[in-house]
Amino acid sequence: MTLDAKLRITRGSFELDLELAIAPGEVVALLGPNGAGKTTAVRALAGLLPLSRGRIRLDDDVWDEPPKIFRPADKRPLGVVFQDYLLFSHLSALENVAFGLRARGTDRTTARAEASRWLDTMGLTEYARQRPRSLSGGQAQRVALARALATRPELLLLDEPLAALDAGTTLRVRAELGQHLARFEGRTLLVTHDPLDAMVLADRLVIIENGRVVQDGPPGEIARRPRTDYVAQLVGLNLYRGSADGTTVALADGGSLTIAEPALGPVHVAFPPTAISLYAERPSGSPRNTWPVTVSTVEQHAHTVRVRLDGPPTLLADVTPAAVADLRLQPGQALWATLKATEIQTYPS
Ligand SMILES: Nc1ncnc2c1ncn2[C@@H]1O[C@H](COP(=O)(O)OP(=O)(O)OP(=O)(O)O)[C@@H](O)[C@H]1O
Repeated sequence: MTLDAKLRITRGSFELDLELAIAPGEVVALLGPNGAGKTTAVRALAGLLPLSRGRIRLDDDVWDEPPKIFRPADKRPLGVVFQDYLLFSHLSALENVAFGLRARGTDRTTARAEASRWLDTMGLTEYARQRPRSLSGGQAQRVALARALATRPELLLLDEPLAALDAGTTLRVRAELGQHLARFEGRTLLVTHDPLDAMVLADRLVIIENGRVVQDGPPGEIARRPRTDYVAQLVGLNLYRGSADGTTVALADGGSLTIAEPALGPVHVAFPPTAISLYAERPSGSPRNTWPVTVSTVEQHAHTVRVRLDGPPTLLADVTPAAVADLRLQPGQALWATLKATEIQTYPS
């Protein structure tokens, strides 16, 4: 049963016109610049904002179809995690998770037992009696996720679920969230500003600008062929899977990189296109990541030039127009790329 949504909403001069289909087990990331309509879309799916036109349905179960049908939030099989988690401050972690089940009619004993099981799954057994105030950001995030998943929702809405965490915690919580989403059999819509969250967690990206879809597809495909400047900036991230052994990461698609902090086992490594320097000759005394590349394409963006380079590893580099002129960049040209180990983000996958 695929969630099938045609979201048409008019708010003043803004119009959202978004079609979304999410299959069971699929994680779709909704991305867009400020004001693109992400919050409007989430609120419509959540039953907090009625559609102006269109419809939301799960198979023949219709949630919203103006003017006749509108099912309020608490009557939809939903789990929701918002950026600030919205945990009840006067309830313990256990009571917070049990609350969603109680609200859907589960008796008290069963709700508490189920809640306790979910807290175990999230590695929060010892925090069950604590109030949200005494939990860390990462723990509160897991309680919110447990509360959302405990009701076995058909649709899980995650609105900027990692935005409130500090950088160090985000890496770990993102990896954990990925594991929970991989096990979740319902449909997930993840709203995020962070391209890394989207690329790592989602099976498919839907990118909206001004209330309209500008691109839709698997992360790798969108990264290879961004169609707007916004999308190019968004997915302009060099991201690889690999296996770490100390400070060396062997990349799944060939090549290897030296990282600053030792790691072990499966990892993702990422760095921005601005971290790459390009040279005509092999530089001496340069950073430890130096490898030969061949220019594939050269694209002009607003203030920089994006160069696609074949490796291994293949990569994107953003260089200044001056560098393009100095190097006389053109497709087919052989160059050397360098990258400082400290510019590479590494996290477990
Ligand atoms: N209550 C409202 N009345 C009229 N217009 C609104 C209302 N709420 C939002 N809008 C407009 O709808 C548009 C989309 O807003 P929305 O909050 O959905 O965007 P967003 O993609 O979530 O942005 P952000 O990333 O900044 O949260 C904006 O142009 C906004 O000004």
